[in-house]
Amino acid sequence: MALSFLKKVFTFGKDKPIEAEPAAEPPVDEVLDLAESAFTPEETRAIEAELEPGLREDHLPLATDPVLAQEMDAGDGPAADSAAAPELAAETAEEQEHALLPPTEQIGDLGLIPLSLLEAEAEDSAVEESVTPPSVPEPVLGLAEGKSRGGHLPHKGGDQAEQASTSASTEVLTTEEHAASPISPLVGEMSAEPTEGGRPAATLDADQLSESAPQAISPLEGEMPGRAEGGDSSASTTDAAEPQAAPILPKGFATGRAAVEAQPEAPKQKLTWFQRLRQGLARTSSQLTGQIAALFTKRKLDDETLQDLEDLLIQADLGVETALRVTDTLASERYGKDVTGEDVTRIMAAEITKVLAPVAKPLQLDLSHKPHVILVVGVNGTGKTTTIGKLAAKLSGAGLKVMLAAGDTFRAAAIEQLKIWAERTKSDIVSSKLGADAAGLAYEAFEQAKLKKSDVLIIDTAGRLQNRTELMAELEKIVRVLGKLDPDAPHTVLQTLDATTGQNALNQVEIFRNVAGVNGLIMTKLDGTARGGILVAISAKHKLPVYFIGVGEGVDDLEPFEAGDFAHAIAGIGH
Ligand SMILES: Nc1nc2c(ncn2[C@@H]2O[C@H](COP(=O)(O)OP(=O)(O)OP(=O)(O)O)[C@@H](O)[C@H]2O)c(=O)[nH]1
Repeated sequence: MALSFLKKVFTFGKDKPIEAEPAAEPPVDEVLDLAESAFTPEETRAIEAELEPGLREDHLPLATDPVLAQEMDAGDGPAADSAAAPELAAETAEEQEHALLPPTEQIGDLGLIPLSLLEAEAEDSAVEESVTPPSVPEPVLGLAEGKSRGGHLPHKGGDQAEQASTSASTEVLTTEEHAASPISPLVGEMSAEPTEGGRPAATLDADQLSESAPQAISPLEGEMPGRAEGGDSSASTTDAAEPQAAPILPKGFATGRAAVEAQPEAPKQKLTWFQRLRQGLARTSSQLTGQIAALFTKRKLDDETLQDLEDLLIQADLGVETALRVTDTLASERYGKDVTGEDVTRIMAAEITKVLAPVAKPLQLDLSHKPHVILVVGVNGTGKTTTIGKLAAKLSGAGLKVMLAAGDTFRAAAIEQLKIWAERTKSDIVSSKLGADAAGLAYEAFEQAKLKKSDVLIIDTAGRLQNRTELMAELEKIVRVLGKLDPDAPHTVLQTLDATTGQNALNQVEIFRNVAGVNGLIMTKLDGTARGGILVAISAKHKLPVYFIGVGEGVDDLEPFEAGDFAHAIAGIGH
């Protein structure tokens, strides 16, 4: 099925084949190498969690700034350090050298914090400004020389942050630049963990570690040994030289390494997407088939059973229209005769297939547009960003040049999430700072995609409830603004629907269709405890194409929508 999609992608626009990129790229930005991301969706969620506003303070760079750290230690500022803090002056050469490293080397995970967040913090910047002396070398963190990166500069202290926020607010990251991007959490490892006193702990290399290991790793002794070498340490060295008595542990403990018995690894069986779909729809199907079986036990088909069946089908969200189709067909075939539950589920699957077949269409790309613009809309959490990542993976995997636009300017995590997807899928990305005008960003992204001759531009939008009039008006504005650059744009307005939502999804489609001109659907989370019946009701009512279904959080968990598969899964019938 993925094949048919790819075939579509490739056959599409045959009269205007995809041209090779001209040698000279438009001067969008500097070009850097792309590194493959190793993020799993779980890691993505972890990053999201990390970026929750409530946790923001954890990332403030105060304790990681070496200069600040020294100030904090000494209490009186850097000038007083050597005199007032002899202990600090007596630190090892490695530590001192480390403390002099530019902050880049030390602020690690700050790379995850967009400037916008830091700007929000800048209101409390009295502290930050007072602790960031001008002599400290600039952090680099993947920024090209002298170039401002709008919303994604890491912390730089008051002035520089200010400057960054007033300069270009939109960031364009080409595929080549992802590797050096400050957002990459891979770069985010702290090279020196701050200690309690705010001073970075020394970083040990492998040799140092092996030297220090016997001393440092002795939790059973309960305390760190003193400095055994150098200086006048006769008292402590005498103690250290004496043989240590073996600790007497309470019952139930033992010393030494626990033997780990090698376990034969059980072969991991990955479910096929259809199995996941079946699993996701299991609640719907087992409830439905159980009730149908109970209804048709040793009963001839009469008006009463037909009415009961109709009620069951409506309760399963299939909608009145489909329920009537099933009961009418059943009545015409078996009225007055014995009917089994299997007869009914078979007819039900056939009728549902008939409703869904006309909407099971491939996502048509008109590549003559350069770019074909896909606007992705939907209620919060329905899977827009994840679906965009999955689509980008398919398209760029097929050789198309994809650009993503982080139009969800409401959530910092959404911007970062999309950047990770861009990196993973080797797509370009246009983003702006938190709270930026989404329509402006969409316009800018469209211009950039034209400049770079992208084949497809996929624009993410903030999730919004369909009853939030002002947010729906913003969506209308995005559509309007895109139309200024191309009257046919956006060429596809894709709505994501969460399969765990019931009847409300019908209303969501109704309103998003009216406001944003939705012309295609993707149902996500069909691997969860889905209530997929609603897609049948939506298809019967709106007849909008359903392009794909989401059957997991992974990059490959997006399958072309197949009417028969879906209908069989709802009816609980295997392949
Ligand atoms: N199980 C499963 N989870 C999914 C699927 N699609 C998305 N998700 C998860 O649903 C959650 C929300 O997905 P997002 O892509 O962030 O949704 P969104 O619509 O962009 O969210 P907002 O930006 O808040 O509107 C994430 O945890 C995703 O991993 C799917 O097909 N199956």
